[in-house]
Order: sequence, then structure tokens, then C-alpha cells
Amino acid sequence: MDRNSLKCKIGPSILNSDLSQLYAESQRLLDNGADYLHLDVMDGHFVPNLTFGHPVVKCLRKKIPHAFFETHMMVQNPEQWIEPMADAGVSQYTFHIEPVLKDVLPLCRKVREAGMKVGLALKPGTGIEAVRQFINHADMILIMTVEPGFGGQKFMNDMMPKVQWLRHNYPLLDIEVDGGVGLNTITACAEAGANMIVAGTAIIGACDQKSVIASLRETVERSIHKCNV
Ligand SMILES: O=C(CO)[C@H](O)[C@H](O)COP(=O)(O)O
Ligand SMILES: [Fe+2]
Repeated sequence: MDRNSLKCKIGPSILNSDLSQLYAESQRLLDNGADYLHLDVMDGHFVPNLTFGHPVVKCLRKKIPHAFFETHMMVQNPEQWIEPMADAGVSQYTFHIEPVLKDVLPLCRKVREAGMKVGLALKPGTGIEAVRQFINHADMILIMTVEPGFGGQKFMNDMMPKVQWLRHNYPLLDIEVDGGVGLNTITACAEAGANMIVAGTAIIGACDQKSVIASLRETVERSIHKCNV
């Protein structure tokens, strides 16, 4: 299997950081080796929690003009926020397919027309068959490894078969895992085939962010390399 063009990317989630210092926290993560920022947007409907929306993302973009911003849209109506998030300077718009199953394709098109990359996210209870027909229309698939809504939850190892299935059938697809990912769970993610790694608590709470990010990267790169030999 030729996975030469598959890249490991580490995207810290700022969900559990000191949000009063959003810019400083985000810049520190980038300075410590993050490849992108994973921004968790929650609307209090799709998940029982509320975070921030496009006005905050727009302010952050003004301070950080060049980094790749992924918004993880845990919202009931993803269509509503496509234009505002594009205007805020979002690079990739990752939305959950569950509330919009009949409209996934037109939404993918709208996200792309708005100038953003397309990510499709699956809750733990959503089987891979629900996303199969849309994979070729997306840039990335996000397999949630916790129930979306809160940081600091326990990693669900039983999500790994979904990642394995995706990697087996789509050797070059960007596959992201999110939820409870850290030094103790990264090997499972890497061996299953994930190459885009979201980690919140494990990075934000670390004394040495740089070494945690480097270590997550090393594990994933080792797995990618193993498949190339
Ligand atoms: O989408 C999320 C929660 O819904 C967060 O991205 C995720 O939980 C990251 O935090 P942690 O690594 O602490 O689990
Ligand atoms: Fe997330």
C-alpha cells in the first residue's frame, strides 16, 4: 500500500484551555508544533453544551492569519453557519452528518463553494455505512472517540474498527480521531490508520506541550511508515 502522500497532522482542541486567553493559548500550541487548530463549536442543541461561534473565530483569525483552522461544528443546523464561518476565515468546515442525513451532498457542495475544505463527522453511535456514499465528496472523515459535547472524556477503543475500515478502503483519505486521545491511546489510533489527531486535555494540560505533540506525531508517523515498507 503506497501511503507516501499521507501526512500526520496534530490538531489540538482548545476546548479545555483558558478561553479568556484564546489567542495566547492558540499561538502557544502552534509554536509548540501543532499543525492546525481544532475549534469546537457547540450550539446547545446538537450537544448539551455551548462554546463559541463565528465572531470569536473571526477575531482569532485576525490575530493568527496563516494557521489552518478546522471548526468542528457540533450544531443542529450546519447550513446556517457555512457563510459566517467562511467569512471568519475558517479553512475546513467539519460538520456532523446525523442531523442532515438527507442533505449531506448539497452541504458538501456549499462548504466547498464557500471556499472551505469539507469534513464529515460521525458520532460514536453512527455506523460507517451512513457516510460511505459521501466519502468521495469529503476531504476528511472524523470518527468521534467520545460522545461529542465535552472535553476530558474516556477514549472509546471500540471506535477503532471504523477507522480501520476507512483506512483499508481509502488508503490516502485524511481520517481524524477526536476525543480522549493522548499518549495512552495514540497507538490504537495510529495502528487503526488515523492520520489527523485531535487532542485536547492531553496537550492543554501537559507541562511540556512540545514533547506531547512530538510524541503523538512520532507514533502516527511510525505507523504510516510501517505501511510503506
Ligand atoms: O469535540 C470534542 C468534544 O466534543 C473535543 O474536540 C474533544 O473532546 C477534545 O478534547 P479531549 O481530548 O479532552 O477529549
Ligand atoms: Fe472536536
